[in-house]
Amino acid sequence: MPGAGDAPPILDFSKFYQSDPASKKQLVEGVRNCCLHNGFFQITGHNVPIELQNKMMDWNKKFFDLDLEQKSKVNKDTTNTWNRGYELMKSQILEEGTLPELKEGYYIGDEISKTHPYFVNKKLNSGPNIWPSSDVLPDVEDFKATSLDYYGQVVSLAKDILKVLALTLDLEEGYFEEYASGAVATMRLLHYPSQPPDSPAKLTRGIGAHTDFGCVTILLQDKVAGLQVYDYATKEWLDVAPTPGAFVVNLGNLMMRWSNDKYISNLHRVINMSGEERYSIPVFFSGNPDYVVECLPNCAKKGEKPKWPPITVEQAIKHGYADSYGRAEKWKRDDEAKRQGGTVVQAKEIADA
Ligand SMILES: O=C(O)CCC(=O)C(=O)O
Ligand SMILES: [Fe+2]
Repeated sequence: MPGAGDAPPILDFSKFYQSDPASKKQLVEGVRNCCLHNGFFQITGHNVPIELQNKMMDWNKKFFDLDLEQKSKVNKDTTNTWNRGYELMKSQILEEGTLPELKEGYYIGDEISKTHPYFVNKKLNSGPNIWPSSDVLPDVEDFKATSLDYYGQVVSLAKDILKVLALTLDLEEGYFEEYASGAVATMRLLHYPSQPPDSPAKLTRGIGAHTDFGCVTILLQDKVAGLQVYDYATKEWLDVAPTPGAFVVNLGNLMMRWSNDKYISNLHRVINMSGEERYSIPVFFSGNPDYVVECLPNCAKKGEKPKWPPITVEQAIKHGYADSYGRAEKWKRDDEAKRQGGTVVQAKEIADA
């Protein structure tokens, strides 16, 4: 059982697929403890083949190896409004007061056509993917096929994890089925360059301390470490060591709210001081955008009013996005204003101040 100061444990998810009730119960207990403790665990024994994980990670590297000019042709901010495509380095500040983040991204989701009701009604992150053209990436068909296969398999794993989460709350295994049908999920390929040795340590982040906005996140890490989870009991940052074949699973704000804050959506961050390039692939499972989330059974004490009013999945998640991008935009505007005024404040000066 995880305790104060313990890094997220590795749980064997194959127990969910086996018929032995005792080992399934053991898995459910392990997951419940993690949800109550810091909302993070790793899983092995899932059904996503390691070959597919590796192939997806190879594509992640190949995509970011393209020139900036080539990647900019699929820039999410200039090609669409539904959050697909390339995100420039330094586009986000998730931790207030730190510098724009040393990471670049590429967003992929379900291939939603322009006639689909989700696109027509401008639902959360819903529309066609934005793929590079074949003159930029000659093997783009394989990139597409691998990404969509990987995405589909991880989304299906998310639905199995939801079944286990239902059991951790003493609910029917199928409790989350309605919420999970027609679900929106977004996958993001991420590349974190190693931070320069002279960068201000207190202010430099690959991704600043944040909690995820959705219900559950399933993350694949490459071999380079850098992900850390906050431990409230010891006030320490714990490393989540990359484990071959394992997925890191964490709960997001939506699940915390839904469980009346019984389960934890925990702070985490990435700092890459390894001297090597780091790559990762989170898949954020948001759920059906129209589903109304209100306090789950067994989560409020008898006679006690739930802490949060009902909210749709879409409303809950959109709030979170607006904040983080707003901060990076403001930082850039302020920085530009300082330059115009002739005083360029170096990051190091800020750190030393
Ligand atoms: O890259 C990682 O390991 C973590 C990424 C993450 O926390 C996020 O994208 O929300
Ligand atoms: Fe995150």
